[in-house]
Amino acid sequence: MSRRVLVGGATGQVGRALLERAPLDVEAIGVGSSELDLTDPGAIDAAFARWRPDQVINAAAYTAVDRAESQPELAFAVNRDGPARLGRAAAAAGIPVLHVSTDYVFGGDCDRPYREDDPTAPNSVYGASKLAGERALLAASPDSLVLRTSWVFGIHGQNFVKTMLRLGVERDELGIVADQWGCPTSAVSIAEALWRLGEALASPSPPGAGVYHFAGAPACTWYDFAETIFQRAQALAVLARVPRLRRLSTEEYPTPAQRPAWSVLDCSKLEREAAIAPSDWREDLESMLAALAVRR
Ligand SMILES: NC(=O)C1=CN([C@@H]2O[C@H](COP(=O)(O)OP(=O)(O)OC[C@H]3O[C@@H](n4cnc5c(N)ncnc54)[C@H](OP(=O)(O)O)[C@@H]3O)[C@@H](O)[C@H]2O)C=CC1
Ligand SMILES: Cc1cn([C@H]2C[C@H](O)[C@@H](COP(=O)(O)OP(=O)(O)O[C@H]3O[C@@H](C)C(=O)[C@@H](O)[C@H]3O)O2)c(=O)[nH]c1=O
Ligand SMILES: [Mg+2]
Repeated sequence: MSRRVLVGGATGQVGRALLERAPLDVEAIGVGSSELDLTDPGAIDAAFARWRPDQVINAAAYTAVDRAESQPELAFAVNRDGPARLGRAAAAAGIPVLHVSTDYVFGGDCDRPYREDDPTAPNSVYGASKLAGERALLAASPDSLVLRTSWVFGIHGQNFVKTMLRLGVERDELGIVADQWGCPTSAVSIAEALWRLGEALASPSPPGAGVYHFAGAPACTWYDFAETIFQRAQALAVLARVPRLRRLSTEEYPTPAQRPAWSVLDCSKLEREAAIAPSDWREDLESMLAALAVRR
């Protein structure tokens, strides 16, 4: 029998990859904010009554990190209150939620990759709202899973790779922050990890509930990431010419939101408990650029 999975955030980067990669034995019902607005108190119950899902994957969120600093109410309404409502509805229906969260829940002052139970200390409104959402979801629905990931990129939607390709055409030189470390992760690899987790959850020996980390390897800085993007974009003829890159410190690139200097995720728990290994972001970047090269 096929599983029916309600996918929230289906118009976003991860959501679109989820729908494209849905396993054959899954009936995926994708909803964007127009079909299921997480800030609308009645919308989740109505969606559950209409679709009667066996599982929910929630990739819906307020993700504008800088804008969140001046819109904290909206960020918390979507990122905290949304998962809280989803958790209550899921608990009432007796089904689990697979929820996506972020490396920005961490403060950035760790001397090794962050593990799931390391202390959180978000330094942005976005990070704080996402942390509150993790807690609210797990409090309402203790059977649920939270997958923290980081630095998402892919063909669909807005992300650092697409920003670099756009700015690379417009400018001769780009300054890129070289003192913030993290793990670029492709939306496709996140979608595959989520589908495998969903399948594992429906199996006779499901992985334990709670928080898991999934991200790409190897860790790098935004500068390193940009350098690889331009090198590979030129090699694959996505860009005819590439800009000069200049290393910046965080102080030299002021933004409304503070980002962690270090948000590298230790993903060994997921590998141990669900046999899902980190993806190689360089391979996934190659696939993304190859797809863009074909489209040109
Ligand atoms: N982007 C990144 O670098 C990272 C993202 N994450 C997390 O991964 C998940 C997916 O992110 P990503 O795919 O990049 O997000 P996007 O910004 O690409 O997409 C966001 C999705 O959320 C939906 N959404 C926004 N507001 C609401 C609302 N009020 N009610 C219902 N749906 C809403 C949007 O719908 P609509 O189009 O209709 O507005 C869209 O489908 C999020 O939980 C995010 O926090 C984690 C780490 C890194
Ligand atoms: C465009 C640009 C950015 N930067 C810096 C700013 C910042 O420190 C870093 C990345 O900028 P972005 O705005 O693309 O990335 P940002 O929005 O911070 O990305 C985050 O999004 C949320 C949703 C997450 O959950 C995180 O994991 C992370 O992916 O690069 C430069 O140094 N030079 C530039 O030209
Ligand atoms: Mg951004």
